[in-house]
Amino acid sequence: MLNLVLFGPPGAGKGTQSEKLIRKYNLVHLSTGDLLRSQIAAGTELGLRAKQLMDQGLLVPDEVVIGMIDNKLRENQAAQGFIFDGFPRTVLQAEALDQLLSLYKAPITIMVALVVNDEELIRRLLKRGETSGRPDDRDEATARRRVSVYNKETMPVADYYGQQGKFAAIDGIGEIDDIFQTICQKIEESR
Ligand SMILES: Nc1ncnc2c1ncn2[C@@H]1O[C@H](COP(=O)(O)OP(=O)(O)O)[C@@H](O)[C@H]1O
Ligand SMILES: [Mg+2]
Repeated sequence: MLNLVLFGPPGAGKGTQSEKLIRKYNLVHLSTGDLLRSQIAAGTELGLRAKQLMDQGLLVPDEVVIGMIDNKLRENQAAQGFIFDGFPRTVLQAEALDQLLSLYKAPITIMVALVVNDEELIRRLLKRGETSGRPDDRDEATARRRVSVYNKETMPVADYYGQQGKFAAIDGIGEIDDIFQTICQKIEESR
C-alpha cells in the first residue's frame, strides 16, 4: 500500500503530477477540488454551498471535505493506495485523515510538497483561467486570495507531517518529467 499526499499551493502542479503518479503506482486519485467541482456540476445542495466559497478563493468547511474523503475511502477498499491531492488543507483535515486511514491500517507513506513562489503561482493560475473555465482562476484578486489562504491555513499541514518524519519538499519549477522523477525518488526512499 502506498498512500501519498501531494502537497503544494494552488497552481503548483499537483493535478499534472497526480495523473502521472496514478499510472505508475496504480493509485486511486482523490482530489477534493475535483470532487467538489463534480458536486457543482451535478447541481447538488453541497455543490451549491461549496461553490459560493470556492469562487471567492476560500476553503469549504472541514466536515464537508472530510465526509467526501470518508465516502471515497469506503468505496475503494480494494485499492492499492491513494494519492491525496488538495487534501488535507488544514491541520484538522490531516488529523481526520489519520483517523480514517487507521481503520484500514494503512497510514500516510509520505507527503511530497511542490515548492513554487507566489508570483509564478499567480502567473500559472491566471494562464489556466484563460481555458479552464474555473471561476477561481479567472481574476488576479481571487488567485491572490487563494495563495494567501494557502499560506495561512494550509502551510501548517507541512509541519504536521514533518513532525512524523514524513515530509519531503521539492522544487516545483522545471520540466514536468524532471519533477515527476524527483517525486518518484522521494517515494522510493520512503517505503
Ligand atoms: N481540502 C479542502 N478543504 C477545503 N476546501 C477545499 C479543499 N479542497 C478543495 N477545496 C475548495 O476547492 C477550491 C479548488 O481546489 P483545487 O481544485 O484543489 O485547487 P488547486 O488544484 O488549484 O489547488 C479551493 O480553493 C477550495 O475552495
Ligand atoms: Mg488541482
